[in-house]
Amino acid sequence: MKIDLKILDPRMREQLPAYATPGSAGLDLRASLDAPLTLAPNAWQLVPTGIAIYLRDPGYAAMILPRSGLGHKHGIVLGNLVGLIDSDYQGQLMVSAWNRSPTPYTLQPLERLAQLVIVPVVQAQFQLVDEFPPSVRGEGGYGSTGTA
Ligand SMILES: O=c1ccn([C@H]2C[C@H](O)[C@@H](COP(=O)(O)OP(=O)(O)OP(=O)(O)O)O2)c(=O)[nH]1
Ligand SMILES: [Mg+2]
Repeated sequence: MKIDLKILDPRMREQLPAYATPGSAGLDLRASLDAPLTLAPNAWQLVPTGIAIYLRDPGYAAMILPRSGLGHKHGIVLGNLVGLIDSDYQGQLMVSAWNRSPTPYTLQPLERLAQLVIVPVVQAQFQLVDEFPPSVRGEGGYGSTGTA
């Protein structure tokens, strides 16, 4: 699948998001920073990525997710937990970098700080009803199927 991509930070021309392995689901996004950025414990900052994408087709969206190494080892996750990129968004991809750890972390310029996953989307219409046909689950949830 081809997606329109605009380069906003010329350094990204050599560092386009790419799948690291043939089976990768995520494209790493880099920090478009001019200088290192230190995130104090529990601080968060909107970090530009230097690129914009235009998915165009409402049958797709993109999600920004944390990288497991940064998230698990250094506590760098996302201030919005998950970023959802609409198919009609044309602005710069931004990453809300949140240091949820008790230790400061310094993001380096061009460091890969999050990943982008392109996903299919279904846009639903609602059909108003008074009753649902019965299902096995019904209204059960919140552990209703037990723990064993
Ligand atoms: O981590 C993110 C999340 C969102 N966006 C961009 C793309 C997305 O299409 C747009 C709007 O995001 P969202 O709908 O989640 O934010 P909102 O607070 O509902 O803003 P809006 O009223 O503009 O929809 O912001 C990012 O660049 N990074
Ligand atoms: Mg919105």
